[in-house]
Amino acid sequence: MSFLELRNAHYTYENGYQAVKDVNMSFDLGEKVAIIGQNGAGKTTTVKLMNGLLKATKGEVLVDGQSTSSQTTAQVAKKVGYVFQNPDDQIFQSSIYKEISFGLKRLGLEESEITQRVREAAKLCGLLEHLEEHPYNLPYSKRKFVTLAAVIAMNPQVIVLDEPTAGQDRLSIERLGVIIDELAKQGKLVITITHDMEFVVNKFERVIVMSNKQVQLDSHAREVFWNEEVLKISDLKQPYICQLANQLGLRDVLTIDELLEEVNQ
Ligand SMILES: Nc1ncnc2c1ncn2[C@@H]1O[C@H](COP(=O)(O)OP(=O)(O)OP(=O)(O)O)[C@@H](O)[C@H]1O
Repeated sequence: MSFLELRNAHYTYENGYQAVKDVNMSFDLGEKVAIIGQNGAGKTTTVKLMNGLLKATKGEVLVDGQSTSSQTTAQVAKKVGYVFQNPDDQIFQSSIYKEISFGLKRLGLEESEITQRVREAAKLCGLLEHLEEHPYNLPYSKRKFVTLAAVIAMNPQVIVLDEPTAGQDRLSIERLGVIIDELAKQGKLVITITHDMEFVVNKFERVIVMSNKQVQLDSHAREVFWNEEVLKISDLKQPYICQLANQLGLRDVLTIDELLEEVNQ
């Protein structure tokens, strides 16, 4: 059985707007998965169903075999950590140490364990030398790493990232890639919503395309980025390398190495 499953999940907001319709997805621990799609496709609503912030209005969401509907948001969030798109929706403490340690203190952990977990998460996220600073002394891009570190320190089995590359420079995006790889290596399931097709093609093999409240395709990045029909329906563009290959009359290319190999043949 998969660790995380959405079974015919629907979600209708209180104002009557249906944002997610009959979504089926299943994920195993250790996977890295990207969810892509235009604004309003239902991506954020879907991941909020995963971590119990929202409960399916029809269908079922199962985490570790248990339906989220029979659990509190706090219980689900222990297993599925969610890093908000905007760090300022999450940050509320006066130092980075306090921000990362907040959830750990609420778990009632020993001070030594809290310090160790904070330092490990801060190290992975490049924040070790900033622990005593006020989060708002750091630029937006670094504040995004503060919220990521706070979730990592809680050690959930699943980490969901909502638009992690938005507002990040190239080096930060590289760091993000390293962090995602490390988390997956540790056996965590990492699910990322993103509009950044270059990031997807560089970092994720499994890609889920959502449009119009539903899943259009759940497949390997190669199948997704060379499926003209799905890209058209979902109003998505190919990554640059695929666009270049297309212009050269080539197909199914996903990396620069593959492109060079094709060109040199
Ligand atoms: N609290 C809410 N009440 C009513 N409608 C909402 C609410 N939150 C989101 N929606 C609507 O649900 C639809 C899907 O939103 P959602 O945020 O899930 O899409 P998304 O694919 O994540 O888009 P984006 O990339 O813009 O975040 C949108 O049309 C949005 O306006």
